[in-house]
Amino acid sequence: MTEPSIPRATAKRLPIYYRYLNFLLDAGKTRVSSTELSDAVKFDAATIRRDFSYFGALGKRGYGYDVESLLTFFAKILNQDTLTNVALIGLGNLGHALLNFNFHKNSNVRVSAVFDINPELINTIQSGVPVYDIQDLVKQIEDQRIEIAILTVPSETAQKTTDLLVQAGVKGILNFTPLRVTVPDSVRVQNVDLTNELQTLIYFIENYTSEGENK
Ligand SMILES: NC(=O)c1ccc[n+]([C@@H]2O[C@H](COP(=O)([O-])OP(=O)(O)OC[C@H]3O[C@@H](n4cnc5c(N)ncnc54)[C@H](O)[C@@H]3O)[C@@H](O)[C@H]2O)c1
Repeated sequence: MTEPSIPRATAKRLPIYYRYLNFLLDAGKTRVSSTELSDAVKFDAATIRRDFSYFGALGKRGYGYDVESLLTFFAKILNQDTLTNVALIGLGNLGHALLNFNFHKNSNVRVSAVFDINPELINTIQSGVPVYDIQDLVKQIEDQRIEIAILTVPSETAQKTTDLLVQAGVKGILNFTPLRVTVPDSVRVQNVDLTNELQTLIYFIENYTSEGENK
C-alpha cells in the first residue's frame, strides 16, 4: 500500500517508474537522471522530481538517481516483495485475454482463481488456473485469502457479482464492465474503459501537437 499522503496521480505513476527502472537494471545501468527518465516514461522531468521528492531526497545533483536504491524503495511501496493473488470473474472474450496475459512477468500479481457460470468451464483448468462455479465464490475467496478481483462479467450481472465480492471481503475491484458498481467505502473500485482511453488519446492527438502545447 502507498502512504495516504502521496497524491493519487503520483501513486499511479509509480508502477510505470518501477517497470522502467527494472528495465534499466536488466540493461546494467546503475544511475539515471530525471531527464533520461522523462524521455523514457514521457512525464516531464519536473513531475518526476516532484514525485520522487514525496519520498524524501533520493537524487543527487550531477549524479541523478541510483537505480538499485530507487527500485528497492519502490518495491517496498508497491509491495513487490509479496505475491498478490487475484480472482478473475467472468471467463469470456475479455477474461480469456486477461488470463492469457502474463501478469507475473516482472510483476507480483497473478490470477489464481477464476469464476464463471458456464458449466463447460467450471471445474476445468484454464491457462494453469482453476475455474470455479460462481456459487463457490465467497467460500473460495475467503479460503484463498484473495483481496483483489477483476470483473469481466456482462454488465447485467456486474452489481450482483460485486455484492458477492464485497461479501467475500475483497478490498479492490478492477472493473472492466461499463456499469459503475456500488460498493461500501472500505472497497476501492478502479474502472477500466478502453473506449474512454482511446477517445482521450484521439482528443490529445487532435488538440495538442506535443505535451502542454496547444495547436
Ligand atoms: N473496459 C473495456 O474496455 C471493455 C472491453 C471489452 C469488454 N468489456 C466488458 O467486459 C465484460 C465482458 O466482456 P466479454 O466480451 O468478455 O463478454 P463475454 O460474454 O465473452 O464473457 C462474459 C463471461 O462472463 C460469464 N458470466 C456471465 N454471468 C456471470 C456471473 N453471474 N458470474 C460469473 N460469470 C458470469 C459468462 O459465462 C462469460 O464467460 C462486459 O461487461 C463488457 O462490456 C469492457
